[in-house]
Amino acid sequence: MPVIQTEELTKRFPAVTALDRLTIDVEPGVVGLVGANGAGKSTLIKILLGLSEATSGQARMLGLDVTTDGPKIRERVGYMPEHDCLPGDVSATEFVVHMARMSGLPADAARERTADTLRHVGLYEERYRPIGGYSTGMKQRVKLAQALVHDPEIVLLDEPTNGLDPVGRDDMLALIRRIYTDFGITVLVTSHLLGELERISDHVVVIDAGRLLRSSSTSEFTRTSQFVAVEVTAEPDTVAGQLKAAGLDVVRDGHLMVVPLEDESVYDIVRDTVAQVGVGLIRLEQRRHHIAEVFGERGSQ
Ligand SMILES: Nc1ncnc2c1ncn2[C@@H]1O[C@H](COP(=O)(O)OP(=O)(O)OP(=O)(O)O)[C@@H](O)[C@H]1O
Repeated sequence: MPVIQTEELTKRFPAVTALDRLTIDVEPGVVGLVGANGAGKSTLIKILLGLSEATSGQARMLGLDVTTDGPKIRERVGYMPEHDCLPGDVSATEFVVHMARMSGLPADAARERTADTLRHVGLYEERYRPIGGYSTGMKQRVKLAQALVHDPEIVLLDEPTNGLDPVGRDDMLALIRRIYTDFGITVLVTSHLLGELERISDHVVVIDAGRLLRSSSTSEFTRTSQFVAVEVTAEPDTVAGQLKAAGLDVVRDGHLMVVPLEDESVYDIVRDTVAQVGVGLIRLEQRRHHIAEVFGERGSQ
């Protein structure tokens, strides 16, 4: 059974549509939710947690409706927010025990689970020091610990590698993978870096401007996702618009346009579109198949 399901989920703010008829099914495992900044990742997480109301459409977690079953969902779900939200003057132990109690654990169980969880995230030695003196990586681990302490069935991790250096990033990614491998807790993890999610996810969901670009298993993704890079002499915006109108999922990457190569007809569509707009074609070439290509992250991983 899918653990997270959305159907035609839409969230409109006055100036922007953050989610646009998003339909996804998430099975147990590590699921990467990828999109550029502003793609709608945090909005989706907030709706799933009942912190924000959808404009239309449906969302369910663990089979429960997010609009009517909020309290039941929150008992069974952990959440690691994106931004720093930790009190600086208490220790990791005090804070995580408090969060465990908030989730309904009795005092003894809360202390026991806190010690176990802080050990798991690698903060055991420093657990009595005030959080204010922690490094960014340590703070991210405290946020992760409070999301896990009540032994949830799913955790939603919003940009957990934000602000970390390459070593800290690798450690955090390994930790996230183990949440599912060691404890069977399903993980929905967001990032704007596709390459890092490719490494740890069983399944990847890509969204762009609130729309679903792709949802498939990571192995399927890396095997089949081939892209064509298109470069034109002028008017790239017009060409991109026309390619989209022709049904292609164009993603802009600086002066390039990257188009999934669904089949050979893509070449014909690009050639005809460029001719119609009346500009020259500098480049039309097939790219390697890393999911990072979707948002042009080459060289950043
Ligand atoms: N409370 C709000 N009021 C108005 N617009 C909002 C609000 N929250 C988000 N948005 C807009 O909705 C869009 C999606 O934002 P969201 O935070 O979900 O993106 P994201 O993929 O999580 O990106 P980031 O990694 O930058 O947080 C953005 O254009 C954002 O400006």
